Amino acid sequence: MAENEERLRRTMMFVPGNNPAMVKDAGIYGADSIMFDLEDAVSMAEKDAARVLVYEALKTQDYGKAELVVRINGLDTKYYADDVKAMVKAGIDVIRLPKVESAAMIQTLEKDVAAAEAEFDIPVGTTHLMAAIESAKGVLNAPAIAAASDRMIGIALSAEDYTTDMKTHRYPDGAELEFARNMVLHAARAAGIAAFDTVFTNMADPDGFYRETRHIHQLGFDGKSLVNPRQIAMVNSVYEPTKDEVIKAQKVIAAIEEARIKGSGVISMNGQMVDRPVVLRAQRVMSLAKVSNLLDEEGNYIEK
Ligand SMILES: CC(=O)SCCNC(=O)CCNC(=O)[C@H](O)C(C)(C)COP(=O)(O)OP(=O)(O)OC[C@H]1O[C@@H](n2cnc3c(N)ncnc32)[C@H](O)[C@@H]1OP(=O)(O)O
Ligand SMILES: O=C([O-])CC(=O)C(=O)O
Ligand SMILES: [Mg+2]
Repeated sequence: MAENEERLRRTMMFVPGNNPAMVKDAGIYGADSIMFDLEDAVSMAEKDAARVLVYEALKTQDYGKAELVVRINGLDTKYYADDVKAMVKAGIDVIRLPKVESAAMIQTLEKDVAAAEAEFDIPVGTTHLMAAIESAKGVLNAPAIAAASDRMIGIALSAEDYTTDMKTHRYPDGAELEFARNMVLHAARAAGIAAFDTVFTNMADPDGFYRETRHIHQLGFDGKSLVNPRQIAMVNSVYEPTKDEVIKAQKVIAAIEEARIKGSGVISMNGQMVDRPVVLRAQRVMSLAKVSNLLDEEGNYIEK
């Protein structure tokens, strides 16, 4: 990945940290981010064994280009401190803290992560953080949470716990999540970090999953937390740009390059003004086209 290229995170797949087969094979499905879970997918009796299993996997398995994330146990649990130490020591890319309700919780995590990095001779600042927003309080404090640390790479809505906190449940049209989705998204964008939509847990309803993914893509989310490898291809298909979008993006980038050579920031293309926001959108389309394998080595669109 080029230095200034944004990391795309369309799919962040939960992998139960107590399941040796799933932990071992997690890299074969092509998720952008693999998220080992030490929290709610793991029973109390298996917490320590799961931590050891994930630690060993991080030290020995090759997960290719995937970003490696771990959802640790919450700040108020007796597992939290051991989780932080073990995951930092293993060299995890990102720690996802569940049930975050305030910026102070992220600052506590940041302090503990920095102490662990110092203890294990890992350069301070290496480990990135993210927060799961799972309650009314978390949603209302999302802007402060998103901006709580330079280590933050994203915030995620966690709708199973959130709808429970709100005394509702999940409906097919998702109306109960609109406020939270918009808060999380705006908080993330204002802080310049990624926004992740929640899991969709009904494997028997692929149409519902597709509808929800199209909706959150339209809102502007970077991607979704997933529970099953079968969900990856569907999310990728929603995020894949169309041929027309790719061709237009290529024209925009070529036009602005020509304008730059002539010393101008704005140019007209087929009567439409092309300026910085249009160029930024075009660059994102090209990043998505590349990761969707739509371009050949010269950057031309590959006809399917
Ligand atoms: C509210 C929350 O906190 S959600 C987050 C916590 N929950 C989780 O982490 C759950 C993760 N997901 C799962 O455990 C499972 O996908 C379930 C229970 C939802 C469905 O299980 P199944 O119906 O058995 O899945 P499915 O038949 O699609 O599995 C196909 C293959 O993918 C593997 N697989 C399924 N889910 C995952 C996963 N999340 N990570 C890695 N591998 C997986 C299976 O092991 C199976 O592999 P195999 O073909 O080599 O045997
Ligand atoms: O982060 C998620 O989407 C899963 C989760 O914990 C929740 O929904 O409560
Ligand atoms: Mg939860």
